[in-house]
Amino acid sequence: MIELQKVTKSFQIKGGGEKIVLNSLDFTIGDNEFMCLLGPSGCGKSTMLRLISGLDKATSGSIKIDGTKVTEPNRESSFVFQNYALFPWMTVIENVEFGMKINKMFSAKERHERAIEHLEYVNLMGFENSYIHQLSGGMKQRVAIARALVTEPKILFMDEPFGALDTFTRISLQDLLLDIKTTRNVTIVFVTHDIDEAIYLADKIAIMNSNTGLINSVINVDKQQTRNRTGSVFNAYRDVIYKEFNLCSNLKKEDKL
Ligand SMILES: Nc1ncnc2c1ncn2[C@@H]1O[C@H](COP(=O)(O)OP(=O)(O)OP(=O)(O)O)[C@@H](O)[C@H]1O
Repeated sequence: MIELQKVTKSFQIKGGGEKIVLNSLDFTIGDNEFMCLLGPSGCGKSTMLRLISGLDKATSGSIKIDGTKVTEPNRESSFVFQNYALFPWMTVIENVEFGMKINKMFSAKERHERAIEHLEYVNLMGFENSYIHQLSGGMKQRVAIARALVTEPKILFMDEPFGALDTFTRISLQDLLLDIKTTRNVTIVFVTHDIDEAIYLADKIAIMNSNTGLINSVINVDKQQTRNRTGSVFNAYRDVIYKEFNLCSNLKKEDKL
C-alpha cells in the first residue's frame, strides 16, 4: 500500500519565488493495483512519480510504502522510462543482468538463467548478445521491461514508457503489461498523457490538471469492460475523461457512464 498525506512539492523559480507543482495531496494506491497518473504536459505527473519512488523529496507531507517512510528508491521497486535508460556498451543480456549484479542478488549462474527466462517472457530470445543500437524502439523497451521484472519488484514505476513508440508496438506492449499485471504480484504506477492508454491499462486513473497542483478526481475502471478498445463502455470512459479535461464542449460533466 502506497500512502500520500498532504504531499506538497514546490520548486524555486529563477529570480525569486516558488512554483507549487503538487499541492497538499492525499492519495492511496493499493497492493497489486494499476494506477495511472493522467494529465497534460507540465501538470506534475513525473514529479509525483519521482516523489513516490524516492527519486526526489517532497517539500512537505508524508509518503509511505507499507507503513515505511520513503526516503530513497528501494530494491523492491523498479523503473521503466520513455528513453529506455539502457546501457549502450552492454549486450541485451548484460543489461538485464545488471540490476541483479549490482544488488548482489543470486549466483552468476542463477542471474544468467533468470535473464534468459525473462528475455523469453518478453519475446527477445535470439537477441541476447545484441547491442542496444541494433534493436528497434519496441525491442529496447522490452529489454527495459525484462530488466525491471527480473529482480521481482513489488512496485513498477513507469514514466511514459510507450510515449516514443508507434501505435502497433504500443498496443502489443500494453498487452504485455496487462499480462504482467495479471500474472505477477506487482503494483504499477504509470504516467501517461494518453487517455486511451490509461483506460485500457489502469484499475484507477488519477486525473491531474495543469496549474492546480491537485488531483481532480480518481476514476475506477472496470477492467472486464475495457478490453475492447472500440467498444461502447470504452467510449463511455473516454467521454467522462474528455469532460474532466474540458476537451469536449458538447458533453455535460454531470452525464454518467
Ligand atoms: N527540478 C525542477 N526544477 C524546477 N521546476 C521543475 C523541476 N522539475 C519539474 N519542474 C516543473 O514542475 C512542473 C511539472 O513537471 P513534470 O515533469 O512533473 O510534469 P509532467 O506532467 O510529467 O509533464 P510531461 O508530461 O511533459 O513530462 C513543470 O512546470 C516543470 O517545469
